[in-house]
Amino acid sequence: MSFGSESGLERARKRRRSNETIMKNGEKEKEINIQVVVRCRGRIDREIAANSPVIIKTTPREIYVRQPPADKAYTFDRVYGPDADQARIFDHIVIPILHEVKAGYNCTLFAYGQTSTGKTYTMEGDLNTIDGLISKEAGIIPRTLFSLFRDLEADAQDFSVKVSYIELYNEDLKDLLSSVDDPRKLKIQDEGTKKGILTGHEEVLVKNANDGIRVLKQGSIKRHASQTNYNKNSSRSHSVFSITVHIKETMPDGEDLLKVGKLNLVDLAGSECIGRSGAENNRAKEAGNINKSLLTLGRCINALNERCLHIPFRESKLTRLLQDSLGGKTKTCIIATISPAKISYDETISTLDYAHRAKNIRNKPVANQRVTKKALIKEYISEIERLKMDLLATREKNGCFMTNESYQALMDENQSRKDEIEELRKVNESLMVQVQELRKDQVMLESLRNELANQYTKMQVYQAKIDDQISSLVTETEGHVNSQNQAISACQNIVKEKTDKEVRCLKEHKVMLNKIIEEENSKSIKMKEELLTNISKYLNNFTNVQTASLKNSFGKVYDSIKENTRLEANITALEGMMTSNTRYFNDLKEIAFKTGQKKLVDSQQNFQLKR
Ligand SMILES: Nc1ncnc2c1ncn2[C@@H]1O[C@H](COP(=O)(O)OP(=O)(O)OP(=O)(O)O)[C@@H](O)[C@H]1O
Repeated sequence: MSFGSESGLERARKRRRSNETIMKNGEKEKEINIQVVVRCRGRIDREIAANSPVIIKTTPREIYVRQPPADKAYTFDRVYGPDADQARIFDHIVIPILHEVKAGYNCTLFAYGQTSTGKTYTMEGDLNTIDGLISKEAGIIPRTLFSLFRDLEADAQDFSVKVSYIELYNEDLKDLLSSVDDPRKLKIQDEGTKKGILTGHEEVLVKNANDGIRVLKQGSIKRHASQTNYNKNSSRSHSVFSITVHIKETMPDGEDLLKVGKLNLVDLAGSECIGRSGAENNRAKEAGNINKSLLTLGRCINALNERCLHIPFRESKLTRLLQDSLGGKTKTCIIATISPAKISYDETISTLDYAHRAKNIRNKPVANQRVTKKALIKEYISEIERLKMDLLATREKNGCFMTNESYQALMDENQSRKDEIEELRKVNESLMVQVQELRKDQVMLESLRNELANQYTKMQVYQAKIDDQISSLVTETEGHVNSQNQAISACQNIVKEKTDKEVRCLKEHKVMLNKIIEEENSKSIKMKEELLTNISKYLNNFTNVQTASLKNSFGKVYDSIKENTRLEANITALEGMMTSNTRYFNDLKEIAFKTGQKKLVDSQQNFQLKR
């Protein structure tokens, strides 16, 4: 979180100075639209298990809901997808609002959406701190408390912070049971047991962020306990955590100035009970689960949107409490939370339509008046003066007289009481109708009770019959079991006898088999010996015959070798003869050659001489 070099207080002072200028110039207070942002979380386990696909696509300012054949598109001041973590939401949305609160404005931040879309996650998130530090999952409230104290301790001379936590649930019942209009007048009660009563803490002074978180935790725990005890539908209650900041500034003339800013952080009930137009739908009606305050909030938004003269703020405790945040002097931001899954399509469209309508509401934020000590004293003095005048008038006229101013105030109060009586009368009427319906229900219940008693008696008779049948069945079954046991033991004896006999036979067989094996062994040894003798005889004969035949063959070979030797000698002699013949032949050839040469020379000489 970064505040830059300029301190928050300086910025606030500047803003105040510019505001004052506007007022001095006599310009009209500036109207601004309610800021509406949308936060779409990722799919949760239940949606993944249901195989429900993602149908939401976001850009920084647009949101598209897939709906074939064409997507539905919405534009908001800002859109956050599943990747936007708690720190980003706080930095973008809340820090600018905190500057306004410190500058003395009243601001309100609503979380609106279907159950389980992340309203409480966004507003509260993880409330645990580790070593005095908030967790990554901490939501807007703990982050606001820490940021506020850090800034005030750094910037402000003197300050005080008060917080309150109130809860509204089951608006219809609450209106009947509670006659208290101002939540600050309420006693702190055990919310877990008091059905439908507006509950909560009066304003408490807190010294640090952890004190503030403690107040929220107490309320939050009770809220969950009461929801579990009273109504399983966790989305039925609204919670409002308010932080009021008093900052004292000393002016250059030494005058002390008190600046007051307030921030309401509202976690609304689940919006699934509300129809698209803010009118109650059939499902909600059937379930008897109409959350009047949310319906009224929807109607107020519609009426403000259409610039109606009458806005039904007074029709529910929530809208009465937040009247100033809608079309009043407060700066307001709505965070609409949605699921990305297809199964939530209807509720998502309903939430986006609702949020889109809220975008058109215009507020005229005005900073709370800074009060000086002098002004406070002056105010008290004039009040005392007025009271003195009333007293004097009363004494002098010896009756009940008062100033015009007091008379007017009394008349206003009287009118307001009359309005309230009228409201109570209407409530009373609807109560009477409900009482009559309850009586009818009671008569029906009585006849049902009698019917049940008859059925119970019949059941008892039937039960006795069944008991008899069961006991005779048990006896019969026992008889069967005994006879079966006897049969089993007889079978066991027979089996034992047969087994013994079989064992005996097997033993005898074993002895016999051993004897046969011995006999067969000795026979085979004898046969083996005879076979060996025969084989050796045969081998001897074979050896003798082979030896004789070999001798014969060797003789023949020897003879042929001898013959060969003789032939070789003859061949050698022949070779000698051939050699001498060859030599003789060569000599003859040479003589012939020489004789031929001489004849050729002579003939050549003869030829030349003739020429
Ligand atoms: N932006 C987010 N990121 C991660 N988890 C989220 C986010 N938003 C919601 N969740 C988870 O979704 C679940 C439902 O959220 P949560 O209880 O805040 O819904 P809700 O709108 O306050 O419901 P209800 O109306 O019943 O009180 C919780 O488990 C919460 O942790």
